[in-house]
Amino acid sequence: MKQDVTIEHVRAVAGDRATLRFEGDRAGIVLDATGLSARERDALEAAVRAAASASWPGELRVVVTAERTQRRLIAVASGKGGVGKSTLAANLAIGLKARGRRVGLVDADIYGPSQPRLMAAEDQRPTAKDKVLDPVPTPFGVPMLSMGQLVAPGRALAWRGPMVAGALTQLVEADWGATDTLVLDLPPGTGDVQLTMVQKHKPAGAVIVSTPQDLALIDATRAIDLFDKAGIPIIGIVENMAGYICPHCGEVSDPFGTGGAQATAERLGLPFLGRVPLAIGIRTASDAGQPPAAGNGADGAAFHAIAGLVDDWLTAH
Ligand SMILES: Nc1ncnc2c1ncn2[C@@H]1O[C@H](COP(=O)(O)OP(=O)(O)OP(=O)(O)O)[C@@H](O)[C@H]1O
Repeated sequence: MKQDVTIEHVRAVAGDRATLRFEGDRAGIVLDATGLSARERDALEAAVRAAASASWPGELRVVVTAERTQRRLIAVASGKGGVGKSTLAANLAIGLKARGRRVGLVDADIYGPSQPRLMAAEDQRPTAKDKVLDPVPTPFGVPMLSMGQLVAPGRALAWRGPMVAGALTQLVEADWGATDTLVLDLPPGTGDVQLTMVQKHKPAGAVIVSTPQDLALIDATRAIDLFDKAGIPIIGIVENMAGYICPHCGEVSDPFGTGGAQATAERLGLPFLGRVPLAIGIRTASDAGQPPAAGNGADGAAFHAIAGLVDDWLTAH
């Protein structure tokens, strides 16, 4: 009799996720928490305990299990700094989320972690449970973790080698819950940190961002080399700051040239993912924590087109 009431109470809060077994005065409940975030899992367990103990006077055991989510990393990299890698990573994450993927964002850029500002999460600090970090939510449905949230401003530069690698691992191996796609904003360049990251965490693929100038493209080629050596496929190359759209007259000019990244992609036999124009709107929106891909404006279109191609690549691989 008591058993029926307990089953009913537990089912009311946990539905099919709960399996109940009774033996004498002992009740055992197995909860399937597959696909839930850490917070949701804890809330469910607490609700089930409360529901069961209200009607079950005997011993109560609750075990929570979960299937491991298959999670893939996409590295966003550039040969040099300031080419718009972080901007692309943030908007790519939002674009993939809009296509139905469960996306998280890791800001591994130790030299200039900018994702908290781009993703409007500057006031958020991650908490940790058993030394495992809990990503912070953002207004765009993309949870994130940033090196910028782990260290005091200005101190990141003093970090070196193994310390950095350890901190980055903490970000990647945080409690990402149901996240199936993790966009990784790598530091610019091709040093040890990048190499360790790539070797240790084996991204499924890499997106390379470059501006159209020759020098940036030479550096981008080095970044491509780094992934090639580690056996990581290149999803494609993005040309950023290509063509300046005058906010007054709409005329398009090319301060940095145009087409260089596409030509480089063709030369290397790699896919070209698209061109993002140099537009003041992209910079002001990014600085204000409003990534263009999260709005309906024209500035978001180029990012969504790129996200579409990356989404197709993920489906095909
Ligand atoms: N297409 C664009 N149009 C206008 N401004 C842009 C564009 N892309 C990026 N920016 C601006 O350029 C600056 C550098 O961009 P971002 O921080 O994304 O580059 P990064 O390659 O990640 O640099 P870092 O090496 O410092 O991490 C930012 O102020 C950003 O808003």
